[in-house]
Amino acid sequence: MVRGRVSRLAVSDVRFPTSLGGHGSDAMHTDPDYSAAYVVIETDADDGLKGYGITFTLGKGTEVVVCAVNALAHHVLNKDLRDIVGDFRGFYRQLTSDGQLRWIGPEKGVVHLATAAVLNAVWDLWAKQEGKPLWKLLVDMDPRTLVSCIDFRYITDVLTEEDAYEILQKAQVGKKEREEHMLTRGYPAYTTSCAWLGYSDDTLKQLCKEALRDGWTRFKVKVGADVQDDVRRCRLIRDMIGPDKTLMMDANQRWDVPEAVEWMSKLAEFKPLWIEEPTSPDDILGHAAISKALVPLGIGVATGEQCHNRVIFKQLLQANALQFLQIDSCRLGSVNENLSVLLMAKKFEIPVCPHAGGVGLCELVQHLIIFDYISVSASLENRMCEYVDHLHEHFKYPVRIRQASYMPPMDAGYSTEMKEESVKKHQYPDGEVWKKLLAAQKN
Ligand SMILES: C[C@H](O)[C@@H](O)CC(=O)C(=O)O
Ligand SMILES: [Mg+2]
Repeated sequence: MVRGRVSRLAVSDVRFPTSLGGHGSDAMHTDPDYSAAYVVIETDADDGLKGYGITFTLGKGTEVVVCAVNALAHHVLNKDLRDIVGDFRGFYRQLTSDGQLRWIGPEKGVVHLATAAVLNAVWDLWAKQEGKPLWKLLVDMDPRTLVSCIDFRYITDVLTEEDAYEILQKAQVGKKEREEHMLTRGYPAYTTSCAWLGYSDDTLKQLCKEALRDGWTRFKVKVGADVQDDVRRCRLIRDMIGPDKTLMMDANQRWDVPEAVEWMSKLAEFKPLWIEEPTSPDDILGHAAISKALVPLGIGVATGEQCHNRVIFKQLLQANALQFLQIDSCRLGSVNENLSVLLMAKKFEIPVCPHAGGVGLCELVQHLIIFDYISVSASLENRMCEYVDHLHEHFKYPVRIRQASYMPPMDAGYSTEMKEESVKKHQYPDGEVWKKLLAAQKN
């Protein structure tokens, strides 16, 4: 039973100095410090449960998101949790329609990242109060309640509430078997950990060797800064993994449209399944043009980790601009908006292959994709979820990978809670880790 009035909301700026090792580096983000605006909400209920929410950021951006969370806090404070989840669509709309804050969005950028952090905390608390992992809360929810969490504004030309309900109703068939499948086999994953752009060839080789030994069969390599370098690195990785394993490439928005097509024709010999974020995430028609041009080369286009909201996804789908759709648990407005995108992808029969990695993104998005398989898509064809092997040790309920698959989390909540000690040490700028690093920089 949902209970309690929200009595406190706290937000911290938590950063990990990943840039020191080149972890997470790509053609556009050469020095990422994986970070999170970390939200904790408490209620006056006497169960002692708290909701934890994050949104993923890269170092400096975190302080701006923290400000935006504080600006949104009054929408949550003193609210009864029953009223929030009892009209979740209304609450989502209240947060995203704040008459003053929406001017610096709407439903995009910093203010939307902050919305995600707050709502992720609410979903975590709801799942905890129900005593279920979030994926199971969603799987067990009746379709009418599920659709009542979604704001359909701006997408009814593609997906109405009735369409969504029908999709969910249809997928009731075989749900039990699919849940069993997840519990025994898990959700297939791919790894991005071997080939960040800042890694040397030796590191790349060593990490590839270890990943193959651990049973990974799908790999992603960063490209886009220098074509000769890309050819060398892609050859190296293809030689290591052999012709039959799956390879994806990620340019992180580096190219213009014609440049993307030309560049990818030079990398086609390495047989990538997809090129991810070839150009600006806002360029829907550009993605469509690249998709069309790459069909003869057998390369798909993947995008989504920087798609602002459901409207951009709607148009990407309408324009045949992507072959793989990458939801992100923190970029979109939490579970609520992700549900609408999963349902639109189902309607267009486009496979969802979520963006993960970062700090905590694997922990969160596994819930959404496991739910998607059981209750929406009912398919594993051409589908896999990203995995990155960083920073899991800071989470109270870290992901469990077995045979290159995500095993469903079993603890109640959204797996968002970080270890208290980790948060304390990595707070910026006063945590122990940053005090030392900043002092060293001064000397
Ligand atoms: C800056 C991030 O590490 C980014 O490179 C992640 C990404 O594109 C991915 O995981 O995909
Ligand atoms: Mg990417």
